[in-house]
Amino acid sequence: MLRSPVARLARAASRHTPRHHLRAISTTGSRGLATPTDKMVGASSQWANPFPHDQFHVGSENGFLPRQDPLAVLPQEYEAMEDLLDRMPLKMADGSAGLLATGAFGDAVEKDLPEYDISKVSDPQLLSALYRDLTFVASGYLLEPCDINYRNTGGYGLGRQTLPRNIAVPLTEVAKKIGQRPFMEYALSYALYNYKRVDPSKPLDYDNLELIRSFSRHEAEHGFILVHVAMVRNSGGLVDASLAALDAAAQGNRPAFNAAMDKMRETYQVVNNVMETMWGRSAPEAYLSYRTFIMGTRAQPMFPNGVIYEGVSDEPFQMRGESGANDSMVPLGDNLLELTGNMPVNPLTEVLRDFRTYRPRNHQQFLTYVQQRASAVGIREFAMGDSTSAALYLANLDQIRAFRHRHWNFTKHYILKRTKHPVATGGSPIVTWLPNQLDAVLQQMLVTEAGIDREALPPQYQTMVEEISLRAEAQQRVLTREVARLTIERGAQAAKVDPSKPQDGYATSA
Ligand code: HEM
Repeated sequence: MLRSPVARLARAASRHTPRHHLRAISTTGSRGLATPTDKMVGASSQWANPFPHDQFHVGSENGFLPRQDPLAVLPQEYEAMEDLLDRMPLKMADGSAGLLATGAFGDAVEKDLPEYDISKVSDPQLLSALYRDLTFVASGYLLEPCDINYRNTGGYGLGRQTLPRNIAVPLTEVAKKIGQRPFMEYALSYALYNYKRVDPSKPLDYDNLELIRSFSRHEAEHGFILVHVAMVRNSGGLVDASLAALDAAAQGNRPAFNAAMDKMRETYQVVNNVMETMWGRSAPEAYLSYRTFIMGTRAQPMFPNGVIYEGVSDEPFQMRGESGANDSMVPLGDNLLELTGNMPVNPLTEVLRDFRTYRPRNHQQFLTYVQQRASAVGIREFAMGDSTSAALYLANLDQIRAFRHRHWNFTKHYILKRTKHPVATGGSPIVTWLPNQLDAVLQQMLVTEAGIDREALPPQYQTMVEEISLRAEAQQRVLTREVARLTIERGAQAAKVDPSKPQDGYATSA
C-alpha cells in the first residue's frame, strides 16, 4: 500500500496549524456536537422505493432491515424443507450431532427434499422466507465436503460442483421473483432475514433476538449474526439523516445541514458501539467452525469452475459468498460523503463496486440515489464551505474510519490469526481488500482536515478535529506497515484480486 502524494501534502499542511491552543475534549461521548432541531429529520420527497412490495424497503423506521419481521416458520406444505433445516446444523438443539456433523446432509437433500413448485407463490414475505431457506440448503449442500475437509485437514478441498435440481430449480425461480441471485446473501438470507423476536411485543434489542436458521447452532454463530442485526436496527437514523443532509445542502440551509450531519455522526457512533460487542458475543476462536458455509462459488479454489445448477443452465454460475460487505450502512456513508468516487482506481475498488450489486434491490437503488444526489448537490463542497460543517463532515468520515478500523481488527483476530486461506467469504483478497478502503478513508480525512480553518471553529470542535487528525495519521502509518508485512508473509495470492469475470448472468437492478 503506497502513501499518496495527496496524503503527504495533507499532513504537511496540517502541521502548520497551531495545536497548542486546543483544549482536550473527548470526541467519544454521545453528546451532540451541533444543536439538532426537530425539523432536521424527515424523509426527502425525492426518494421512493422502486419495488414497494419487497420485504426490504428502505425507510426511516426499519432502515435497512425488512419492514416486517422475517417469516420464521414455513407453511405446512414446505414441512420437508423445514424438517431438513432443523436436522441440518452441526449441533442439534439437544446437543447431539446434526446432519452436517456426520456428513449426511447431501444424501438427505437428495432423498428428502421435494422439487417445490414456486410458480404460484406471490406473497412477498413467503417468497423471502423460501429464498432464505433454499439458500441455506444450497450452501449446506455445496460446502458440506469442504467443512468435513477443513475439520480433518485444515484445508477446504473441493465443494460439490453441481446443485441438484430439487434445490436449483425452485431457488432460481424464487430468486428471479424477488430480483436476486440464486445464492446465499447477507441481507436476504444469512443475517438480516434470519432473526425473530423472543418476545414479539418487545423491540429488536440484542437480548430479544433469536436465530431462525443456523449452520452450526454454536453460540458464536448466534452472536455473529445477531450483532449484525442489532447494529442495522439503528440504520433508520442513518437513512433519515442522510436524506435530511441532502435536502439541506440542496436548499443551502446551513443549520439544518449541520444538524443532519451531527445526527448522522451520532447514529454511526451508536452502530459502532454495538459493533464493539462482537468480541464478547461471538468468540474469535469459534469463527472458522461455521464460516465454511458462508463461502461463495466465485474466486474460491473450492469451486474452480463455479457450480452447475441442474435443470437451470448448462453453464456454471459463480456467485460471491455471504459477507458483511453487502451491508448498506457503510456504503451509505461512502456515497453521502462522496468517498466512493474518491476510492483509488484499482482492481480492489472494482471488487467493492461488484459487492454493491449483492443486496436487496431497494437497497441498491437507494444507495445509487444517494450517490448521485450527493454528487449533484456537491455535499463535500457544501460542507467545506463552512468550518463547522467541515468539522462535522470530518467527524462522519471518522465514524466510517472507526467502523473499518475495528473491522480490520476483527479480520486479524477472527481470520488471519487462524487460517492461511487467501480469500474471504465474499471472494476478496484477505490481506489487501479491507485496507484498500480503510486507507481511502484515512486519506480523505487527512485532505479534509487540512482544508479546515481551525481558528474559525469553536473550541470543542478544534479539539475534535485535532484528535481525529492525529488518530488518522497514526493509523495510516500502522496500516501501511501491516499490509506490507502480511503481503510478504502470505505471498501474492493473499493480496491479489481474482481476475475472473463473473459468469452469473444475474447482475441486478442498480
Ligand atoms: C467477526 C466479525 C467479522 C469478521 C471476521 C468480518 C470479516 C469480513 C471480511 C473478511 C470482509 C471482506 C469482504 C469479503 O467477505 O470478501 C468483510 C467486509 C465487510 N464487512 Fe465484515 N466481518 C465481521 C463483522 C462485520 C459486522 C458486524 C459488520 C456490520 C455490518 C460487517 C460489515 C462489513 C462491511 C461493511 C464490509 C465491507 C468493508 C468495506 O467496505 O471496506 N462485518 N468482513
